[in-house]
Amino acid sequence: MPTIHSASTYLGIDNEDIGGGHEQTTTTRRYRGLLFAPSSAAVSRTASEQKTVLSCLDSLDLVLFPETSEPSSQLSPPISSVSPQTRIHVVLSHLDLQKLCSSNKSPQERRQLPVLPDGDHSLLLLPGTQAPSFPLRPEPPSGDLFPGDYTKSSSRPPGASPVRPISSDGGNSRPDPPSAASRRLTTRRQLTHNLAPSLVDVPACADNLPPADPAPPSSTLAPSGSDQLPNKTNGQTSLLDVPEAGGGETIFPDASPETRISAPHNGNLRPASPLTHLRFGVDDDPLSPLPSSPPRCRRLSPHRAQIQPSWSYNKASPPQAFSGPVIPTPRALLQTSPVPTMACPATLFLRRSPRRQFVPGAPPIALQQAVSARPQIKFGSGTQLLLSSPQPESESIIKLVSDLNTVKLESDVDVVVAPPFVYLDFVKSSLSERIEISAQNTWVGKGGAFTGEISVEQLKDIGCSWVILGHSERRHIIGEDDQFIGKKAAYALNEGLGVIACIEELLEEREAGKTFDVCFQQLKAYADAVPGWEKMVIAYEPVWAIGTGKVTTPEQAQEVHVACRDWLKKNVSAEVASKTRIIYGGSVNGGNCAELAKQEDIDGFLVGGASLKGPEFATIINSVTSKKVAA
Ligand SMILES: O=C[C@H](O)COP(=O)(O)O
Repeated sequence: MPTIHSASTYLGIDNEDIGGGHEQTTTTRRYRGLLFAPSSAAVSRTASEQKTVLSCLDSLDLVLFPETSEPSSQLSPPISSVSPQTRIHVVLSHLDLQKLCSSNKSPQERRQLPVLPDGDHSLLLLPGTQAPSFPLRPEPPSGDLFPGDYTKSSSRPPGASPVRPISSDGGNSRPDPPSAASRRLTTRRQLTHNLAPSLVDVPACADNLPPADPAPPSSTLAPSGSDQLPNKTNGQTSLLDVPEAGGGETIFPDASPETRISAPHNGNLRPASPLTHLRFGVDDDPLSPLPSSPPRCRRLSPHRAQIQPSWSYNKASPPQAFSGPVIPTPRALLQTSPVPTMACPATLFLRRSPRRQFVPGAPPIALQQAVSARPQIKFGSGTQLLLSSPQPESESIIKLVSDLNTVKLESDVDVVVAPPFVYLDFVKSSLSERIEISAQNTWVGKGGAFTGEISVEQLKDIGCSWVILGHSERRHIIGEDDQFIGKKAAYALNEGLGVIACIEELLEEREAGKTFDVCFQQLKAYADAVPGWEKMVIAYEPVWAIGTGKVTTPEQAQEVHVACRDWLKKNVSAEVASKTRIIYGGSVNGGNCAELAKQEDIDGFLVGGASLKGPEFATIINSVTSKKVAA
């Protein structure tokens, strides 16, 4: 039994889903159809932009072009450019088409809209829309046009009679009055796919929609019921009537994929029936769950959602909701509303192409990794620590983990990887146990109701053994101060985590000769707060060297490292000064790591970008040298 989707699942709205930039492919990921808003459909796009949009459209089952206040020939990209595989529904108003056909455009332009690519296409007319009463081409091929069908009749049912164009002057004269036949837009095709179209009213959302314009003078209306559609069967295509008035629900238990439902229409301006919503869809498709917050979509229930129209109609036809709840039954459901405020679809003609599989791609990965070297206790003073913390955009987390697992690590090197929170668990479970994991931040105290924060307890719960604190981005972008960071370090250490405690000076501070003062002040904040130094690693990362390619010279780095060690000796203890690993971070790479590692007080690295390249990262890891601990 076919599964059924709601229209809101099926359709994206272009403004949100194909607008540009990184969102350009959202439609193809989340939806199978796309509704072009006039503001976007009529916009001028560069050739490159059109190419991108077309590549998105090509993967869709359905594209809806709306009516616009501008000549639809300005639709961009041109409809004729869309792949024949894409089911195209053209939503155009009578006025729009009239304007198009009567304007002084080249024959090619005039043909643009009616001439769709070969293939199965269909026509969807929405409120304010009706079949044109004039030919769509100056010289339509005889027998090749049907009322309301703007496409070539490539699949006309056997026995169906071609309809003679009402006007044959190319639409340059005043069009003849629309005929009942043209308004009915009876289907001329056999629907072949498994979509059971339906019309459903949702009175609850009527108050969410703009009020209708006053009813037009009766003289402008066709006689009520003049285009009532009788129940009838045309080959395998059923045609069902919508009750003209009143609320309630009409169920068509025999509706099938070949069913077509049409609402009564009161002439060419306003439907008689106060249908407010148009719905169709298929349900229970695990591949396409209802979006939690579809663009401009209002969730009515777990299986019902409503999309507000993003196009506008002429004043005589107020906007209506175009919504798509799930109809989890094979029967079509039609309901009219007692609220006579909304225009209704004149005709709904839906089809569905074979389902495409939605295969979510691997998410973009931002993995921060840290590697540290194991303290060399046997040397008495020498420890190594190698840390890396990049934020890659393009590397896959799987590849990164795989690369790390293949790096041959020397036995005296501690390696710590610090991915973003959301990847911690995966990385922990994927990495060799030889490599530890670190968080990039943590909450300042015991966990509780601190929405959005990650507690030390939670980190420990997933096997995280380190946390980076005081990174320059936390200080200078997020605004954490020395004392706050010190408290974090204290809590993490008390709970058994290791702390990679960053210290760093800004460029202006270095240029003002304040490097030592800034670093000592930050060291003091740690020293004032932490209960011990056994699991503390100091990471000196001059802000001006992070991610800039401006690495400090080995001598500059050594100068700060030895000064910090001296500060620890004077202000904490000689033992702490000797045993505490002080690592360097800031544009470390495979080319400069060896010289930096030779410095007596550089015990390892905190590596960003270079750690994303497996071989280079291995070089950095193995460049770290053990240092002796003072007796
Ligand atoms: O978090 C990363 C470190 O701050 C260093 O980054 P980097 O090696 O890209 O300069």
